[in-house]
Amino acid sequence: MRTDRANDAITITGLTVRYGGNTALERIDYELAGGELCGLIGVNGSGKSTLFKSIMGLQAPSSGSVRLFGHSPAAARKLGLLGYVPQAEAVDWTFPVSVREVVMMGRYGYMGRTRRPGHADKAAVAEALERVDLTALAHRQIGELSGGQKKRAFVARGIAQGAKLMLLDEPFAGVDIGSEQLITDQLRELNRTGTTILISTHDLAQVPRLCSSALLLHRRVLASGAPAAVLTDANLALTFGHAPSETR
Ligand SMILES: Nc1ncnc2c1ncn2[C@@H]1O[C@H](COP(=O)(O)OP(=O)(O)OP(=O)(O)O)[C@@H](O)[C@H]1O
Repeated sequence: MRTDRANDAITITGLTVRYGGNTALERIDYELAGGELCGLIGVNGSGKSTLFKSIMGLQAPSSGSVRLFGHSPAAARKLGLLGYVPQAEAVDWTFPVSVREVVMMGRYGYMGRTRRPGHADKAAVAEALERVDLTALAHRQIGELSGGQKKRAFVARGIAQGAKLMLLDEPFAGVDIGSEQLITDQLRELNRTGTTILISTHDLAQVPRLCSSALLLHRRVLASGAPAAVLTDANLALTFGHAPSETR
């Protein structure tokens, strides 16, 4: 039985994404109910980043559709519903902005055209910085932070924004144990207070500990649902038995 679409944070129907002759995602049907914290698992090249970009509206589908809380991705972004923590490689770290300014970007949707932060914006940024323990580094250029601190800055941006759906593309890659703990604590807290979260990770052991659902991907959805039902030996063999895409 299909889930109640009115309650869906993400509804993906028949999504196919091709890069030239290479099919990265093929006929994806997937629904994520509001309030879930879902772990996305797949080998390198299985289409995880493409899925995130499609959800963000940064990658046009070849066919099919993505709806977020009933909106198109572009509309959902405009409404400030989406927070995105991209893979480290996808960010230009030389961009001359401070950590505080990165977090303040989460408030742009509240500011109007002048982008002059008001009292509420400054307070939200200060609180978000505090929650990820970056207050002392707020003045630093973003590229001067460690890998884990950079991830925490992006998580803080999502917190300051009050995003209803947070997408995190491998937030634990190259991150030390302290940052990982801080990020997981914040994700749990955000989820507890109503934020729906989709997080890609290579750390299989973490999924049952952190997530309420799991999604196994290899160009197509291999399995999705409760972690215990999804993370079976047979499904994992299917997920990791695939060689990384040869076109990569
Ligand atoms: N801009 C692009 N142009 C052409 N092919 C691309 C492009 N981006 C991704 N691909 C291809 O699409 C497939 C899926 O890539 P994607 O980056 O979505 O996978 P991934 O699961 O996120 O991989 P990783 O875990 O290594 O980040 C791969 O075969 C990749 O080579």
